Amino acid sequence: MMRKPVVGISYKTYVNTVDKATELVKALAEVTTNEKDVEKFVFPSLGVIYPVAQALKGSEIAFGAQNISPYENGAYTGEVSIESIIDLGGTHVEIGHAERQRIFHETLDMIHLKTKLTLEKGMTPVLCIGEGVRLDNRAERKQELKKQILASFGEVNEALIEKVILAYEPVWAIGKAEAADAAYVHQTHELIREIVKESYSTELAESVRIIYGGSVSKDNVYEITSHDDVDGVFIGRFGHDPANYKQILDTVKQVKLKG
Ligand SMILES: O=C[C@H](O)COP(=O)(O)O
Repeated sequence: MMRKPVVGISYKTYVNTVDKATELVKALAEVTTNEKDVEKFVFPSLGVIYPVAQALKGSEIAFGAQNISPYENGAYTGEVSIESIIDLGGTHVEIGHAERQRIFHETLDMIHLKTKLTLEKGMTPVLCIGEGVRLDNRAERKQELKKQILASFGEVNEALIEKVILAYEPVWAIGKAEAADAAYVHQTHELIREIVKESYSTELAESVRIIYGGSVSKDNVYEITSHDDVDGVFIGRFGHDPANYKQILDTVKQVKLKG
């Protein structure tokens, strides 16, 4: 089955002013004019999501939130509601990033509620999964990822899950000079597809997009994406420069759409 390749980028909390954030996304929009073959999304720093939404209007780049409240609305001081993201025209929601789990103590229960809410609202969750330390033992790695996947979806209906993008981010490879080595990434993507097949269905396993994140750069993206089970990448720091972003995007197109 042909799965649409994906290139996402998160600005985490690196680019936080209106001028800088809009300048950056406009530059990304410029280098992706008329590019329709790859699904592209940006997660701006939450405080500048409104101007970024405005700046991306009419572009080929989707946007969304790096995090949302697990509850739609109500007495939840300090949270950002999915209602606002929808109202702004957002389509994607990042859920369960390693930094949210480690620094902000986000639990699998929270991740489940956010995933469920996002799917019920018809949006695309970019659900982050990944082991904390390198696990060379295949079975151990599979067990850990399976636990995270099953807990995140819980009782959510398989028909809804189809929309998800699974972002495999080995925690030990985030924010580093180098990504996880390609062989390890490829093997893990195979494992994740196996988990989806065994836990849900062959159909879902064949249609779900699984992307890799963790120190992706223009130099390692070719090798990382050179495997059928890798549907794209989730970029952090090395995509801040629009020229690098463009090179990463072009490489993904070259690798994934060559046929
Ligand atoms: O959200 C993106 C990932 O955490 C990767 O970030 P990084 O490329 O800066 O390691």
